[in-house]
Amino acid sequence: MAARMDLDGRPIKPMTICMIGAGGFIGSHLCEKLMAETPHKVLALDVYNDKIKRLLEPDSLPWAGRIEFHQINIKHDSRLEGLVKMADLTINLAAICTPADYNTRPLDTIYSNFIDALPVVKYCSENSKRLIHFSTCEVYGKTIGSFLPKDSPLRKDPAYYVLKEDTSPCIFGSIEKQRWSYACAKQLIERLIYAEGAESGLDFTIVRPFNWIGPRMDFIPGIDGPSEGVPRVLACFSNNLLRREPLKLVDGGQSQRTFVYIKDAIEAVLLMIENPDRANGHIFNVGNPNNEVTVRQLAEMMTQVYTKVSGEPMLQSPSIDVSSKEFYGEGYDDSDKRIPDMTIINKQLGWNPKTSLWDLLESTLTYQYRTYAEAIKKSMAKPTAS
Ligand SMILES: NC(=O)c1ccc[n+]([C@@H]2O[C@H](COP(=O)([O-])OP(=O)(O)OC[C@H]3O[C@@H](n4cnc5c(N)ncnc54)[C@H](O)[C@@H]3O)[C@@H](O)[C@H]2O)c1
Ligand SMILES: O=c1ccn([C@@H]2O[C@H](COP(=O)(O)OP(=O)(O)O[C@H]3OC[C@](O)(CO)[C@H]3O)[C@@H](O)[C@H]2O)c(=O)[nH]1
Repeated sequence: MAARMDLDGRPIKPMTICMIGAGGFIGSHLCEKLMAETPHKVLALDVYNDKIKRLLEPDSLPWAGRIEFHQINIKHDSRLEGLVKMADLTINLAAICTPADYNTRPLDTIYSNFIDALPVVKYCSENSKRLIHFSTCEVYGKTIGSFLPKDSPLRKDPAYYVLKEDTSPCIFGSIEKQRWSYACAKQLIERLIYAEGAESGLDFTIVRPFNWIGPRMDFIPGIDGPSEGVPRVLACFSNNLLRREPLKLVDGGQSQRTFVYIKDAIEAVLLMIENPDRANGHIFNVGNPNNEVTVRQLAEMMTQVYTKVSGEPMLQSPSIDVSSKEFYGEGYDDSDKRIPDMTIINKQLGWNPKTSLWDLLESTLTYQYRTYAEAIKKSMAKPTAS
């Protein structure tokens, strides 16, 4: 493998990375990238490893010996500190991060996103180890614009909705709107990490992902996850399409999101890993401001793309409206609009996303169809117990 250079033309030394939550959606893509394109070693920590099994099994693969899986629940495992100490860099991805859990399991959500992350920050700080911590775009909450009258011309002014790391406020709903338990826990851990940087000299980078999507995201209920489970929107809509049932639009599908392809976003993370001088001390939005749609438009687009990749005809009524109370239960609330400002990541790392929403949906739904269509057909053909 040719020597890798950083953005300032210096050779990059191979490093050991302690990746917590390596078995999840983002972790699996990051492990894959690090194995295929870099000489770095990964200590992969997670409770599960199904999504990275392919990287772990065959001893003959070029990266054999560079990835080591440790089955660890960071809530209670004394091996954590030793693994952080063994590494040059810790990346913490571990979290409960599916909205269906925020209002129904608020305690687990707060513990997972704040309490369980505390020892990781402490071990990095005490041992002078670099930390890349995964936060979320949800820390911005709602836009300032959403509080303006519906017909206000100011709603069209980017100053009222584009989300900037260093100036935008964090606007959450009231306490009984438990949806915000996740965002609030993420915000507090961001503040703690920032304070460790300011008071104890911790070298940190905080990542705020804006709806990264692609293959291996979450699970398909009843196939590789619980039948009653509610994953994030990509997997919900994929599940509906695969089962030939209407896509459920929560509260009319009016909320807006910007979606970025996981492979583009992973490029940004690799730049952070390999350019510590440019990434340390920064909070980065990582998203694609050009891929904005309402959830209703996303449903329409996914339906069209799925029809193309599966060859199956479209349903007569491809979507239905459901209330958020019916779908998520009491205490749900929503972010109205999420457009990332890209100034900081552009300036520090020169990163820009490349993939259009149509293209990323085409490759993702091709993967979903190839991976799940047969299993779904079989499960639907099975007689149900009466
Ligand atoms: N995917 C996105 O678009 C997105 C958006 C915003 C924020 N994030 C953040 O990025 C991170 C990763 O997200 P993801 O989409 O890969 O989610 P994911 O659920 O696929 O991955 C999280 C992984 O962490 C593991 N984990 C959770 N608790 C653990 C514990 N106590 N001990 C060990 N492992 C544990 C899970 O088993 C899972 O494999 C999360 O912190 C999430 O809040 C992701
Ligand atoms: O079947 C469905 C499922 C969801 N919706 C609506 O889609 C919007 C997006 O939902 P989702 O991707 O599940 O989650 P959010 O974008 O709201 O939150 C995530 O953003 C980042 C992260 O931190 C981690 O991924 C997480 O909190 C939303 O409006 C749903 O109501 C639907 O209509 N139908």
